Amino acid sequence: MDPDCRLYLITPPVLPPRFAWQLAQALDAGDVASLQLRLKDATPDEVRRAIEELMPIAQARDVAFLLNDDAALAAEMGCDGAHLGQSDGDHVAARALLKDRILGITCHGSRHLAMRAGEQGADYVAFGAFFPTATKEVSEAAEMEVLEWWSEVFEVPSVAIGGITAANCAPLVQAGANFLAVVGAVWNHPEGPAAGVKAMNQAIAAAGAMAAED
Ligand SMILES: Cc1ncc(COP(=O)(O)OP(=O)(O)O)c(N)n1
Ligand SMILES: Cc1ncsc1CCOP(=O)(O)O
Ligand SMILES: [Mg+2]
Repeated sequence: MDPDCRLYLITPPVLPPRFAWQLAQALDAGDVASLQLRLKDATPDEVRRAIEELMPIAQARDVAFLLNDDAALAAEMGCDGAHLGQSDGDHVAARALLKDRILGITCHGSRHLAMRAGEQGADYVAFGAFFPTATKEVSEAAEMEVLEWWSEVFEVPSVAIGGITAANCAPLVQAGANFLAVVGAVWNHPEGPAAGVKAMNQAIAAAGAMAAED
């Protein structure tokens, strides 16, 4: 169990009007370690404009700003790092390009992919999907055991992703996830994104406290 497990926020797939304002509200509501810009259907120009608008909001609050899928653009635009999947280019080249910036790599539920990512210099390995999600069509699932095994054997932090909510996150925290990555739990929270961040923060803290008592 990581007593300091933290929230890793990912943007909605399509940014709604006034998203910058919503983002500031969400980040001001509690503890968020990092923000990933994930716009799968946007043009390169739209992604650049989103980076210019949103990155200062995150960085002003000490929230690391990561770009999904594109290490070269992340480095060019001065992002804090990039998140790459298994089909998002050469991870070794991305490591070199990003230098001291953060590189995160999707490892699905695979111990093999995670060990390879670690050898390639990933700053974190991402496991998932742990639960059904409406945000993305996923074909790969992960089991809690991979988090336990990873945290017992390796120092590189792990991120858990996929359908995570305040109601179901406790086993992930207790299994050793260092970060919980969420989209819907924050942006689709019935009382708004700020309430979503607070609910996730409370659930993570409660799970950590329960584990500490055991
Ligand atoms: C923190 C985090 N983990 C996993 C993913 C998924 O990345 P990928 O497999 O490349 O899929 P897309 O996000 O590109 O659809 C992620 N983005 N972030
Ligand atoms: C990008 C991604 N990769 C695996 S699941 C997922 C979506 C996570 O979104 P949510 O937190 O809404 O399930
Ligand atoms: Mg990707």
